[in-house]
Amino acid sequence: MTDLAHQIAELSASLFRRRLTHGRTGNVSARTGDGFLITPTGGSLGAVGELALVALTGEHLDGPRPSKEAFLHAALYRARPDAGAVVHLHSTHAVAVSCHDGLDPDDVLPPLTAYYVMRVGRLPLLPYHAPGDPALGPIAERAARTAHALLLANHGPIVAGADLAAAADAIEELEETARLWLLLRDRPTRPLTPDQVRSLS
Ligand SMILES: O=C(O)[C@@H](O)C(=O)COP(=O)(O)O
Ligand SMILES: [Zn+2]
Repeated sequence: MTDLAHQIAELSASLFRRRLTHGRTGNVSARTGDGFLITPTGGSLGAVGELALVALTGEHLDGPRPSKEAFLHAALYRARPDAGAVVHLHSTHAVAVSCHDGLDPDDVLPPLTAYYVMRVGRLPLLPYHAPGDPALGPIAERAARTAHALLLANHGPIVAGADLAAAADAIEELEETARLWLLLRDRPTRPLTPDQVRSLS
């Protein structure tokens, strides 16, 4: 196993152990010279073995059958040349938020904390598509040009980062902020002001 493949397996196992995704859900990838390495379809992130190599076009180049969301990972890499890794999870609180009615599709969660603003920022909601539906590719690619974290309606988050650690940091912060938002829903809350948000970027 290459060093990068080892890092993907380690991160996947850590996310699974901490119940940030469950069963056979979620997928993790990291950019290589000629595309990206991605977890195979139908496996548990708790036990990642061989990885698939996929081109930025979404074409399967080598290894086991890639995640059915490889086309989405490819869309994020194309939209964000600085992205070195992409993580998709079914983390409970973010999925719960993705099922809410009346969300702002341009930015789902308010800026509750500075850390959320620094790690996630804006969070667009993408319309529901069945898992693996390639019709979501162009929609995700457009949205990812201006946001590195996206929430798939009635599904879960997908986040790009400079590397695996940055993508993991961001998706974990998204999950914790979704949890806070759900905890605070029945109470008057005071998010950061636009000035406070601006001062962090
Ligand atoms: O929700 C789904 O089915 C996929 O988005 C998913 O999380 C796991 O699919 P694979 O990566 O193809 O196993
Ligand atoms: Zn999924």
